[in-house]
Amino acid sequence: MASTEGGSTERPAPIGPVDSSKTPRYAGFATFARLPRLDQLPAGEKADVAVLGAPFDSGVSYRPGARFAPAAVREASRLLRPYNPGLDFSPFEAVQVADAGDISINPFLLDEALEQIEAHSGELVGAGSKLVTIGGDHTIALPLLRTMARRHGPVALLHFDAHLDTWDTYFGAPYTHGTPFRRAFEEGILDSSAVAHVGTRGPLYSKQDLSDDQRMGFGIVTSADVMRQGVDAVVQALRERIGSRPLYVSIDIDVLDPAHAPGTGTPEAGGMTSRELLEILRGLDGLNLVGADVVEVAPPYDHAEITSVAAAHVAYDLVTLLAMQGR
Ligand SMILES: N=C(N)NCCCC(=O)O
Ligand SMILES: [Zn+2]
Ligand SMILES: [Zn+2]
Repeated sequence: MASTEGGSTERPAPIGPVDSSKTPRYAGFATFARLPRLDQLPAGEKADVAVLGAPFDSGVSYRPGARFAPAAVREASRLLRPYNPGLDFSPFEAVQVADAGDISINPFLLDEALEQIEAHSGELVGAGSKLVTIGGDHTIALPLLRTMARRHGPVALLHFDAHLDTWDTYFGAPYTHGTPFRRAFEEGILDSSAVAHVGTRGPLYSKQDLSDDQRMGFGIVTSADVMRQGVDAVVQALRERIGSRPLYVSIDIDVLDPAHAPGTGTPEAGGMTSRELLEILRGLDGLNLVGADVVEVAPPYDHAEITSVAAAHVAYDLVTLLAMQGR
């Protein structure tokens, strides 16, 4: 319950991460940013922002491995510090951020997997948490968007990805990591006046992929546009498109160049740098962000934790943006 002036419902101060000046950051169990687990909060206390794992990769068309991402991103998040200078904010002091653990997801029955993700995310959102979900392959964005729409109505979407992910089916299957946003469009859970891809590039099946995508309302800022126009111009264009609508941000780590994110399932050359991605995200400060995901990290293909570290930093900025909205 929110604290009321002079009332007796004052919430306790947020529990922050393990203090790395007292317990070395390589010691102990890995939670995201060394934050408390949700079940370690005082009874009845909610997480204002929860980091949730969705280990699942049964929807991939190429390299598997994203099922290992939540664990790998938690490990790679040990070095995150509590003050975020890029946004001039200390998220873990301002609100209660917690690690909500992993959803138990059926790796064999896809329909059940989608239901489990929708149910679990719905429960947390119903309890008042804003979610940053670590996938998992991109299939997981569909049940997460369903949860968002149940709470907020159709949401605006910024989709950072090398790929459109508005394809129709693979091998006749409608629910895959290349199709979540077409399904979301068909289900009416996106606000089609405010949806955009950022960072797309690479070969398509045919030119019709682009016309289909446009018909669903998507705007496109390609990876080359980011390079030519620069981060500030891109941020301004995105902000104008989104306005004050409830906004969901879905980040496929393959939006980064394979040099910045080698550990992913469907890598495409010519991508953004992690610096560009982080700066664009920071430019979304003040928008009505309601939730986010970071997907498609495939640790078996990673080297020196390059991809997991990038994903941890991306998740940290998303957590900060949500925390800046207050308790
Ligand atoms: N969502 C990701 N990462 N990739 C989709 C690629 C689908 C394809 O194989 O054409
Ligand atoms: Zn992708
Ligand atoms: Zn994707």
